[in-house]
Amino acid sequence: MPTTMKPTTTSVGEERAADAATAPATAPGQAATIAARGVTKRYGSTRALTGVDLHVERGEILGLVGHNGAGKSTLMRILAGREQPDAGAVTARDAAGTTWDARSAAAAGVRMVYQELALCADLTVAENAYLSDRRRSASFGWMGRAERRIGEVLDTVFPGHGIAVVRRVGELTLAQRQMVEIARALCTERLGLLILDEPTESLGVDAAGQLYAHLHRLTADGVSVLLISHRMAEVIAHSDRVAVMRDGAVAGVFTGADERTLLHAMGGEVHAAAEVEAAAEAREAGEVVAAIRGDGAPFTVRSGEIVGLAGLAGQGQERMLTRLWSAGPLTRGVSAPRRRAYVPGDRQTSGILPLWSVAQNLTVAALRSISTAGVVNGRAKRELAARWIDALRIRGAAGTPITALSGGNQQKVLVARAFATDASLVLLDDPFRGVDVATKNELYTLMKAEAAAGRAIVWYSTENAEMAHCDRVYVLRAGRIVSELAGDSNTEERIIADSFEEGTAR
Ligand SMILES: Nc1ncnc2c1ncn2[C@@H]1O[C@H](COP(=O)(O)OP(=O)(O)OP(=O)(O)O)[C@@H](O)[C@H]1O
Repeated sequence: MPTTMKPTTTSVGEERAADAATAPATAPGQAATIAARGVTKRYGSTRALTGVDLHVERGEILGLVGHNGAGKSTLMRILAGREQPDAGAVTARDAAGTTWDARSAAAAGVRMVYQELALCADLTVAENAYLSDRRRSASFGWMGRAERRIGEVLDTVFPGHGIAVVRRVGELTLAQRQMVEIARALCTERLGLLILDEPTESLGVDAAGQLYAHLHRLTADGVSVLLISHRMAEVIAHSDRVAVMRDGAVAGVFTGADERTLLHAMGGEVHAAAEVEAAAEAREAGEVVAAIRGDGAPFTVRSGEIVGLAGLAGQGQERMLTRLWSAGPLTRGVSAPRRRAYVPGDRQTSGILPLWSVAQNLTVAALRSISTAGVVNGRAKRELAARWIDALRIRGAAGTPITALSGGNQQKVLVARAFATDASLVLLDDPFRGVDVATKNELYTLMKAEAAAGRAIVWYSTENAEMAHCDRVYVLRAGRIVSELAGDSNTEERIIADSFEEGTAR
C-alpha cells in the first residue's frame, strides 16, 4: 500500500477559509452532504468533543483517524443523530432547518456501521436485517423478502462469503458477523452517507478488499462514505480526504498526505509502520510450552517465542487458540501449561465485564498472584492496575466504569489483563483490533520484552503485516496448517499466497 502521496496538505484553517468564502456556515461545500458545526460534547467531566467543524462531500470517502479516545465514535454517533451535542449543530443538504436526530438522519439516508457489532445473536441473519430496515412491512412473505434482500447484498459485496442467511448470527465467526453488519446497512434504500467505524478490523484481507471495491462503486453513484480506521495504509489508499482528530477536535483535514504527516497531526511520538523494528532480534527459544498434535501438521510454541497464526479469517485460528486455552491434563492431542492467559476476539461477549471498573477488569485474572492465603493484597492490586494503565496509555482512570472507555481503550485493558498475570503461555485472538497505531507500536515492543523474559506467545492477527513481529508463523487454511514460515520466508506476500493457494501443504 502506498504511504507516500502528493504533498498537498490543507490545514483546517485553510479549509475553513475556503468554506467560508464559498458557502454559508451550515453548508460548507456546494455538494456537502452533511456538516457538523461547532459540535461540543461532554460526558461528566470528560470533554469528548470541543467545537468540531467537519463536512462530508457528496460522493467522497472521507477518512477519519486519531488516537484511541480522540472523539471519533462520539462524533459519528452525533452525525448519525444517535446522540445530541451539548453545543453546535449538524445539518444536511436537503434537510436545512430540521432538528437533527435519529429520525431525520435516517430520512437523509445516513446509516452507521458500529464498531461494536449490534446484531442480535439469537436471531438469523435475515431477521437481523429485517429488524434494522426502517421501511419494513410485516405483510405476508416478509421473511422470504428479507432473506432474498440480505442474500443479494452479501453476494454483491462479499462474493464467496459462505454465510447462510437462515443461520443464527451467534453461530457466525466475527468476520462473518462484520460482513452481515455492513450488508444490512447497505440494504438501506436511498443511502446518502455511510458511516463505517473500523469496518475492516475483523475482516480478512480478501473481504477488506471486496468492501473497498464496493465503497468505490457506491461513491461513483454519489453516496458519501465516512471511514474511521486505525489502519493508516487503508485510509490513505482509499480516502479522498483524511480528517485527523486529536483530543476531541479536528486537528487538520488533508488531501494526499502520507502516513508520517497524519501521525504528526495525531500528536505524540508515533513511528510509521515501516519504521517499527520487526521481530528478528536475538531471543533464545527454550522448552516446548504447548503443542497440538493429530490430523494436519503439528503445532508447537516454545518459551521465549512469539508464534503467529495467519491465513484468511475463520480458517481455524480461533479454534486453535481455544483448544490451547481449554486443554486439560487429559485432553487428547493438546498440551498446554497450567498458567495461561487469553485475550478473546470478541470483547463484547467474552472479554469485558461491563459492570466493573477499569482496575477490576484489568486485574481479575491476576488475583491469584497478588493474594496471600486467599486474601487479595489491595495495594498490590492498585499498583498493578496503575502500572498497566500507564504502560499502555489507557485513557481512563482505574475507578472509571469500563464501558465509559472508548473501544480501543477497552481493548487495551483486555491486553493488559493477560500480560498482568504470571501466565507462561499468552494466547491472543486478534488482540489489537481498534487499538491506535501509537499504542500498537508500543505493544509490539512489549510483547518482545515479555517473550524475552520467557513467556510463550501465540498470536492470531487479521493484519498480515503484524506477522513480521513473530519468530515463526503458521498459515491456516480450512482448519489445517498449510505452511510454517520463519526468517526470510516470513513475508506478507508469502502469507497471502499460502492463504489462497492450493498445493502449498508443508
Ligand atoms: N458513554 C460514555 N460515557 C463516558 N465517557 C465516554 C462515553 N463515550 C465516550 N466517552 C469518552 O469520550 C472520549 C472520546 O471517546 P470516543 O469513543 O469518541 O473515542 P474514539 O476516538 O472513537 O476512540 P477509539 O479509537 O478507541 O474508538 C473518551 O475519553 C471516552 O472515554
